[in-house]
This record gives sequence, C-alpha cells and structure tokens, in this order.
Amino acid sequence: MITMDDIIREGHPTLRQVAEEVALPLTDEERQLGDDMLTFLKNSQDPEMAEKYELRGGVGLAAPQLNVSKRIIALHVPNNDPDASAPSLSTVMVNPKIISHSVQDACLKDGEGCLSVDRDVPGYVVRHLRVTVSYFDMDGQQHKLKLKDYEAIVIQHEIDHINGVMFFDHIDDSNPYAVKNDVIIIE
Ligand SMILES: CC(C)(C)[C@H](NC(=O)Nc1cc(F)cc(F)c1)C(=O)N(CC(=O)NO)CC1CCCC1
Ligand SMILES: [Zn+2]
Repeated sequence: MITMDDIIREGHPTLRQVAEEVALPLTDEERQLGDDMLTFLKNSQDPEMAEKYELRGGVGLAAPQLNVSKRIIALHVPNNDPDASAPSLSTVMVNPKIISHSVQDACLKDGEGCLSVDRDVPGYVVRHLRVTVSYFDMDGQQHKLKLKDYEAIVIQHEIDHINGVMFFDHIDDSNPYAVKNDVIIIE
C-alpha cells in the first residue's frame, strides 16, 4: 500500500517534469498504480488508517508524486454533507485534459497545500472556477466531465502536477493575497 514514504517531496526533479501520456490499454502495472493511488486517498481519509499509517488526509494525488512520470491522477473528494455516504468525486483519470474553462476565476480562502510540500506557503492560488475535463478511465473509456468550485480546484491542482507545476508557482510572492477584482473566494 502507498504511504507517505512513497510520496516524493519538493526539490525532487520528477515533480518538475512534464509527465508522459499513457498508451491505452493500460498495462497491468499502470492499472495497479491507479488503484493504489485511489486506495491511498481513501485510507488517508479513514481516521483509523490515517492514524495507524500516519497519512495526511488527501483529496487528490498525481503519479509524478510517486516518482512515476505518467499522466495518471486520482481524486477522492468527500461529499460536503457528512451523512451522505458516497463521495462527490472518486475516480482515477488517465491523460486528463482541460478542454474548456470559465472566464471566472476562483481560489480557496485558506490557500492550498500539497502532499509533496512539507511547509506552509500562504497566499491565494487563482484557478478557473469551472472546468470541462476530458479523460480516460482505467478501462479506456473516454469521459467528459464538468466540475466547479472545490472539485474544479482539486483537479486543476492535480493536472498541474502532471505538467510539472506546483501550487506555489501561482502565488504572487510580492503580494500573496492579491486578487484581481472578480476572483471568487471559495470557503
Ligand atoms: C495537501 C493536503 C492539505 C493534504 C490537501 N488536503 C486538503 O486540502 N484538504 C482535505 C483533505 C482531506 F483528506 C479531505 C478533505 F475534504 C480536504 C490535499 O490532499 N491536496 C492534494 C495534493 O496535494 N495533491 O497533489 C492539496 C489540495 C490543495 C487544493 C486542492 C488539493
Ligand atoms: Zn499536490
């Protein structure tokens, strides 16, 4: 199973590479990797597993964070209302691509962190409020998905990783909380 020891940290060159497109059908190894990535996210959000294996609660993970420079990401975004059983978004995406996005930008009120970054980097990370993403699932089926708000932020953070971009690259160091007039601030 994947633990925090398998996640490479800021400074590792693989985090700055543009990851390779994945040929379809996936090899068994690539399929196993996708499964393991999604399982890590589920484990990280399970209080017992997170405590037992010292996992940081994660909502998204990209293969380059496991030192695998391939365009595979996993997302496991819990549903806002706690009693809803199903998460709002739980999937592995192969060769994900943003095919359109809103003019409207947004950022998380509390800024962002990263499983590969062991320090706090304050500031607003301005992203698109809404995105339309094309991707393949692990069976090779193509999907087109419209996401907004927090889910859109998460997927943009993960797609950045397969392009060698880190969240703090988007922060204006001279004024970390600078926002152009109409950026939606997501609570
Ligand atoms: C870096 C970390 C703080 C662990 C961040 N989690 C998070 O922001 N909140 C969170 C965690 C949960 F488990 C359940 C929940 F509803 C919310 C995260 O997983 N990522 C993913 C990452 O580092 N991917 O490479 C960073 C987030 C910043 C904005 C979107 C993803
Ligand atoms: Zn990250």
